[in-house]
Amino acid sequence: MNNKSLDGLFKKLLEGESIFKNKEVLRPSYTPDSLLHRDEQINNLATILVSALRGHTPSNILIYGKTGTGKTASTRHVGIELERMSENLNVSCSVLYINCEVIDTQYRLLANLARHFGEDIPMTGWPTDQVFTKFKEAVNSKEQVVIIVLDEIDKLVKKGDDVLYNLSRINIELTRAKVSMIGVSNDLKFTEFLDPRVKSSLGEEEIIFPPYDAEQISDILRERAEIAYKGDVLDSMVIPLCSAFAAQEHGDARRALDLLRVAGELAERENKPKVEEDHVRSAQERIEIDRVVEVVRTLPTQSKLVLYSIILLRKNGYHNVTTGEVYNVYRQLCHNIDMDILTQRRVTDLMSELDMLGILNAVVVSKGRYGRTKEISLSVPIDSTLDVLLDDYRLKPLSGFKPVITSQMRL
Ligand SMILES: Nc1ncnc2c1ncn2[C@@H]1O[C@H](COP(=O)(O)OP(=O)(O)OP(=O)(O)O)[C@@H](O)[C@H]1O
Repeated sequence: MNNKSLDGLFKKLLEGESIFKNKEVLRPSYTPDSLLHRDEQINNLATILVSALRGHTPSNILIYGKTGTGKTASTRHVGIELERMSENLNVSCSVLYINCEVIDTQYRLLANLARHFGEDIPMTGWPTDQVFTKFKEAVNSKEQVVIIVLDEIDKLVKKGDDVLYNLSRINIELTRAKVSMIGVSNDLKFTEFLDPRVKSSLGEEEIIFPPYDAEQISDILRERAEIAYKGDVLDSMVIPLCSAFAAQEHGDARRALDLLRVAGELAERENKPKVEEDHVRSAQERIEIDRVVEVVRTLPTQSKLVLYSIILLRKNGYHNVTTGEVYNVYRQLCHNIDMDILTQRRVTDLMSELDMLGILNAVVVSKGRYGRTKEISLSVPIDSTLDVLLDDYRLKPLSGFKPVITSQMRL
């Protein structure tokens, strides 16, 4: 392309008027000013944390709820208000927010906390105890209340709970400062892996964030659409449909906001002046494909082989397949690329995991006197899943593989 033809490139794209007023407010990074339908949870949090403003140690709190139920947004909101109020009252109180998915080791967590109080800690190399001591000294250098929010705390616990044990006992050794913790998680069962002492200390108070229903999601979307879109560009069915889809998906506000944004982007790409119902349906499909692609890409190779076996069966006309049929094809695949062949039992476990991830659907069916078996069907779009699987260099040689399918007894 020469310069001349490039001249008009952006001009043409800019000519179409945007239907968005401010698209950024639909992104997950945006923190809304008000949080609808979360008064009870926000009040509970505030009631516990108010002790900090009196110079006392607030109880530790565990916050549970499925993804997209406003846990992070509400906790941040209360944290900001608490800090603002403490400034007004001249009380030293700070809320430190840590995302344990990013900061996922004990060392990095402690180093991060210590650095917040001005300590110079190297990225690696010190014994963890030494970093903890530095943090303790730094916090205790003045009278203050420090609240540590550990978002996605389950990710940290997977690597051991020593740090939580130490933090939960830290107040015994502090003379001037007071520390409390808020753990946030969407995994309701993660405390099962905790040392009982940590479990009871961390869970002094528990706050549950229930899923939103379709009505509540509609309210959230309407408020956000007001600032995100220009007036009158949303067809009347757009918000109800986004809410219905998101409510099916366990009441996830993040998914609803994504749908509302992607639907608008699709309308804009088609140069349409309005977002229609169809754009929401296409957005739903696209988001689902993106999710699947992400999940499939990160599967272990053996699971990918199991999934590829099911897809090959499907391509050969088998829609509901049995574990035995899958195992048969799986063995041929492993043999072909020289991979270890797992036992049928193990392969069945891998299929249960794929079921939990929403990639396939397994139902137990009775085969009369032949006992029971699982019937497996795919819950994901075949072509995009296949592309991701064959993107893996270990599976690439299996592209176009023709399995020998032995017809088993089918009722
Ligand atoms: N009550 C609400 N009012 C307005 N926006 C909300 C509300 N609840 C959630 N949101 C929005 O939905 C998105 C997801 O919320 P948030 O990150 O707080 O969920 P979460 O429960 O922490 O999810 P996860 O467990 O996946 O981290 C954010 O963009 C947030 O702004």
